[in-house]
Amino acid sequence: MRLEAVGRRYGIGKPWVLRDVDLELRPGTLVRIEGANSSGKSTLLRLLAGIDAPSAGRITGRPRTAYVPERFPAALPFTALGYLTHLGRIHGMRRGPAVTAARRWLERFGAGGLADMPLAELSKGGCQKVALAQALLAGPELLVLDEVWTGLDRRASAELDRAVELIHGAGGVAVFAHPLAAQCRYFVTTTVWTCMRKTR
Ligand SMILES: Nc1ncnc2c1ncn2[C@@H]1O[C@H](COP(=O)(O)OP(=O)(O)OP(=O)(O)O)[C@@H](O)[C@H]1O
Repeated sequence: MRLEAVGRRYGIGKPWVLRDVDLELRPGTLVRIEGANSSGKSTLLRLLAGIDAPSAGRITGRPRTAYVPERFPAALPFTALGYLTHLGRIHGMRRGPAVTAARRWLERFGAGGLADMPLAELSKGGCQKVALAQALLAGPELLVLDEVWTGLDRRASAELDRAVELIHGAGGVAVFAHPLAAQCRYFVTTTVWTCMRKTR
């Protein structure tokens, strides 16, 4: 996947949040995004995930992508299991395997007991686990994580580490913003902050 001269601003005449970002994500890469508050980390992650479009430049070669936002929009009329099953179906899974995979991911994050709870009633941590499960359900080639380790319990955090390592080992790409750089155990293979500094 390649970003060429990518820029993003939120309205014509508004200041550029990102400008002239060139980045190549090769298979088997882990990328940690660093940057000060409001430097544009989430903006860049949304562009990588494909849920937002650049105002300038171009992005090519996006693989099968999954995204976990900093805040999961939980006000949806589903139970956790119902939501995950629907997403599995959207990804082309049959209903039975989708239910099985959804339950398995909830269990792995220590959230098996949340399966039948309405999303709107989940705690912040519960929502985060459902958000991670939805991202990992269909085996993404590119996993985009926006500050998701913060607040995760030890078990879920270790499970997420394992999932990232598996994607990496299979030649996939994980890109994540991680505010606690000193605690981050991954090697930084590309630092995007150098690109971001161009925006100031
Ligand atoms: N949808 C939006 N509409 C208008 N401005 C936005 C929007 N999203 C982000 N911004 C602005 O873009 C700038 C960068 O925001 P962004 O959330 O990408 O930064 P960040 O580095 O992730 O910040 P933080 O570390 O605080 O999470 C900020 O000034 C923010 O107000």
